[in-house]
Amino acid sequence: MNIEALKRQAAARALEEVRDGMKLGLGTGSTAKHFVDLLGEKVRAGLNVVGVPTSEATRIQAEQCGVPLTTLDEVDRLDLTVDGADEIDSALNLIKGGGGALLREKIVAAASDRMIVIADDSKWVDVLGRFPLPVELVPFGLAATRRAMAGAFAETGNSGQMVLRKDKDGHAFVTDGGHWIVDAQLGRISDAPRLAGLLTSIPGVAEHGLFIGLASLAVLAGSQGIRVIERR
Ligand SMILES: O=C[C@H](O)[C@H](O)[C@H](O)COP(=O)(O)O
Repeated sequence: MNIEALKRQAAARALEEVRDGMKLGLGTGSTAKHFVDLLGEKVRAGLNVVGVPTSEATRIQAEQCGVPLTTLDEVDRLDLTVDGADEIDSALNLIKGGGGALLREKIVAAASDRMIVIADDSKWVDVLGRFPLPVELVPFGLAATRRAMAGAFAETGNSGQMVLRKDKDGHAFVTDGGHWIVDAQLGRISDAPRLAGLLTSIPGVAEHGLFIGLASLAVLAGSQGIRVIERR
């Protein structure tokens, strides 16, 4: 089975958790796109939900699919967020932000009672870090922020190159929030929860792609079928 079919299977399984009347966080990326697409089919068939998109790309897709949208200024809490990930470990800690949407994704996930992460099973890892860790930065003071990040890496026993993400024209990639992204090639991240805390405390870091303790359920689709894993 091809990888898009696996992503769609994971999205379809997550859709089974959606109930009428729910307020939903809508993730970003190629896997979340399947979820929004399938959700749109249900909405057109009469399901009553409202969504908060985690990126401009998802907002546009959801509007095209007919999913009613709201904002975190208009609703208090969300019932459920469904989103993809770049890596998932056995504690359901995640690396996210490969598509650059990590800041809004984390705000939305943190405002949700539950987060379900959906993926093909190639995203499942023993240790986070083979996928470069995206860190979203305020452009002002970039070099100082990078030095502080290097300090946080050293303090947690991590090291690796930091690469400013570029767009297809070779300019700095700009997020929906107007920030830049540095991808840290750490290989194997030691003590991800502590590193997450240290990165959060650096002035100039708008957000980082370590999602610690946010996902409550993972739905992984592979050639052997679907695995549903609950956070211990
Ligand atoms: O910024 C992007 C998001 O964190 C995505 O959820 C993540 O990159 C996974 O995307 P995909 O489902 O396309 O692999």
